[in-house]
Amino acid sequence: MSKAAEIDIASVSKIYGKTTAVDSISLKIPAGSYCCLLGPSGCGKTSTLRMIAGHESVSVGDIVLGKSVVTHLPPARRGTAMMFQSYALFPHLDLVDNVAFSLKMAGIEKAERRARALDMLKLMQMEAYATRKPAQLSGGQQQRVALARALITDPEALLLDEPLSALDPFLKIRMRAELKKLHKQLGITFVHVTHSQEEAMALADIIVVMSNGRIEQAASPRDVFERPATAFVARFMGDHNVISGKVVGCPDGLVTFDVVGGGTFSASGASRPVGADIDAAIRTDHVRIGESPVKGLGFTGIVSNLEYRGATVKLTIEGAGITEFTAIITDTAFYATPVAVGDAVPLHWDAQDAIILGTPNS
Ligand SMILES: Nc1ncnc2c1ncn2[C@@H]1O[C@H](COP(=O)(O)OP(=O)(O)OP(=O)(O)O)[C@@H](O)[C@H]1O
Repeated sequence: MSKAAEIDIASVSKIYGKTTAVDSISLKIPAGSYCCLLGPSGCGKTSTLRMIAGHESVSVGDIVLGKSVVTHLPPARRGTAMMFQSYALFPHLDLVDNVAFSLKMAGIEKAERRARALDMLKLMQMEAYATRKPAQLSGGQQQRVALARALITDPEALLLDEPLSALDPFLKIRMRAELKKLHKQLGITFVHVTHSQEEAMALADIIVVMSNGRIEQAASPRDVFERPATAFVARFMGDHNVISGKVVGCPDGLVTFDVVGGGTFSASGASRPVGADIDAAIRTDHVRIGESPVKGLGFTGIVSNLEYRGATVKLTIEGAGITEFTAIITDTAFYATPVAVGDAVPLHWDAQDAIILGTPNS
């Protein structure tokens, strides 16, 4: 198996009655990539996946797989395979018959379909369990069978709806590694729906962050984390402070803005009109404490909470019109000059660590 298809989602919307679940999104998922659709509950990621699979009709727009427009094709004729969140295994069938099911539907004779199902079970290292029923398996084993069942159709793209959500935390991490390995081995396009930013960061070549039926950003995990496009992405990915203000000027390639009732800050980014409302993101782990702040690139605030995390310490600070500013510093830096709740601490950061965020789709 080495065929992989690009998936082109062209101005696609999904409208259920009065709800627009997916709002005119366009996205090209390169052939052979691992793409994670990431976002909070209700953002439209499952609807998007189901439209790619053909389990949900497309209200507006087109889905193109490789060179074929598949918008109106039934799931079995698209060249995609879907693994459902609940695995949806048939309880009364043994593993071979579960895996062979779609071949049976396709009219393939028994000996061939059983042989192919056994090959798939082998690929997933489950051949020793071939005669068991799904209830006689652990969660991780059931997942492997569900994967074998999806892959037996030799798809160009594998679609995974929250594939790890039913597993305990330990198994989740193990199966995450197995999915990554399987993706490499098969070389086909994977599209994986998740609400876990950690899972998406660990697996994806491309993370598509969705909110309210729209795409906020589609980029590599590193780009999404280092250069979040919008305040939503910065907040959702975590580890960023988002501060909001009004632009007062754009000197020297920096945008200077006032936080309402608070300080004046500067951040890197394209110039914006004076008076515009903007958001800026500052990485929590790039904040330093203890040195006097450079104008616009720090402030002195009061520590409102401290959390010891082992290798790092998380400080929550209030000041300059910002109610909850987070600084994550190494335990070494913290214990060199410890501070306590109620202390005033000077914070600062470098200009390149404060970035101006865009509005959605800007
Ligand atoms: N069959 C349906 N009929 C009506 N509304 C629906 C239907 N399916 C989904 N919706 C609505 O569409 C929106 C997007 O749902 P969708 O399941 O795509 O989101 P999601 O991001 O996958 O959420 P979750 O992580 O909770 O599964 C939600 O507001 C949801 O209530």
